[in-house]
Amino acid sequence: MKAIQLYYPPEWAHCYGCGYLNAQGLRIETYWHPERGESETRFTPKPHHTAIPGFVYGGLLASLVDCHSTATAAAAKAAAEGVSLEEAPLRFVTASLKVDFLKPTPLGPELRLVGRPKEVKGRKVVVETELYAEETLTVRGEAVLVQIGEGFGRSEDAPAGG
Ligand SMILES: CCCCCCCCCCCCCC(=O)SCCNC(=O)CCNC(=O)[C@H](O)C(C)(C)COP(=O)(O)OP(=O)(O)OC[C@H]1O[C@@H](n2cnc3c(N)ncnc32)[C@H](O)[C@@H]1OP(=O)(O)O
Repeated sequence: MKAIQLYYPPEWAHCYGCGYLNAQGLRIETYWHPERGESETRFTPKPHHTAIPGFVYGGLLASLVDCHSTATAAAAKAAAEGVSLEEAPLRFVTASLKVDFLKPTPLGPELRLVGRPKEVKGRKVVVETELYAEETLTVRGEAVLVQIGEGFGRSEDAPAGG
């Protein structure tokens, strides 16, 4: 299976969290499981991602939820429209990001994020995420992602092709 981010065209692959062309970035990879209607990202923080010794920095956890949600939105929208990411790469940016830190996240184990699209409507997708350290749920996130066009940040921001 190919990670959702690997479908991003090179000009959209510089994101600090998920761009495969950002050598100093996190380069997370998210996989879509159509049979479950869920996405999954796995990431092992490094020692310098410390908040308090032994625990992961919350800003990193928010970044993981952010980029995991962006990719989940692209896959969920493609699934809803019955298109493949290969034929129709869909660009989503984060409009809103809410992160609840339920418990301290231990530094060391691989983290697992599970994403579920809660709403797919027009250009908007709402994604709920749960982040687990081993079997413990430590973070819950909800993000609103909005589909953009190729001219994001310039004058044109409507999605290409409607
Ligand atoms: C697969 C290939 C992919 C290729 C590349 C992938 C790129 C990967 C990059 C990785 C990136 C990684 C992640 C990053 O770091 S992304 C970087 C951080 N994010 C940004 O810089 C985004 C800045 N914001 C904007 O540009 C605009 O505000 C956007 C484009 C987001 C919306 O402005 P626009 O004028 O276009 O929107 P609209 O008014 O028509 O609203 C549309 C819908 O959205 C709803 N809404 C809007 N805002 C909010 C809000 N705050 N809360 C809740 N809902 C909100 C709104 O109610 C409406 O819904 P509905 O009323 O119809 O139900």
